[in-house]
Amino acid sequence: MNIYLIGFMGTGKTTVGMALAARTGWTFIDMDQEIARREGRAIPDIFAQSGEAYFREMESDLLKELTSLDRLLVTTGGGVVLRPENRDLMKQTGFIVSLSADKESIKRRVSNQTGRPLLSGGELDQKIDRLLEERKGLYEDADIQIDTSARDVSDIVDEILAHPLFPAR
Ligand SMILES: Nc1ncnc2c1ncn2[C@@H]1O[C@H](COP(=O)(O)OP(=O)(O)O)[C@@H](O)[C@H]1O
Ligand SMILES: O=C(O)C1=C[C@@H](OP(=O)(O)O)[C@@H](O)[C@H](O)C1
Ligand SMILES: [Mg+2]
Repeated sequence: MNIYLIGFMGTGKTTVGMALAARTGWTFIDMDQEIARREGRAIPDIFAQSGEAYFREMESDLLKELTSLDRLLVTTGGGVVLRPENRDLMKQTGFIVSLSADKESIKRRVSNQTGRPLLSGGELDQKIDRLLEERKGLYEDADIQIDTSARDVSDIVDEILAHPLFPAR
């Protein structure tokens, strides 16, 4: 059994997941960090040099690998839910926490960071709108759903830990 954090870019998956791993003692794996490590290049370079399709293959392959392990706290990339087989795999092998945030929070958070190729260059507002529309409904199939807008990370972690079915307490 693993724990998977899903959600759109900037909803706080990586940040909340790290804190949650520290509280539970489960092994933290951020899928983007793991893919970048294995590839020896950053996510934007993978997208620019090899394309999104290549990244999606890496992502699905890694997820498959992780599903055969146990007690992992996995933070996914926002696009992992695009493939139905990825959604099925997570559902079959873990407890799913879905994070969301309002658009202003997402914008503010992603503006403070680089490294998200799907949001780089051009009008940020339109890019977020288009992706949110494309992915509508894909983050809803989860054991817990939390809106992280205007909330402290420690607060969010406490709420997850307090869930009656949370597997790592
Ligand atoms: N609850 C929160 N409140 C304020 N800022 C946050 C919160 N969660 C994450 N952040 C910030 O937002 C940015 C994106 O967070 P990150 O964890 O990388 O999101 P994701 O992995 O979902 O894309 C980071 O700069 C992080 O520090
Ligand atoms: O939503 C997406 O398609 C992506 C989200 C990113 O992860 P975060 O959600 O952690 O930013 C990363 O996997 C890649 O840039 C693609
Ligand atoms: Mg992340």
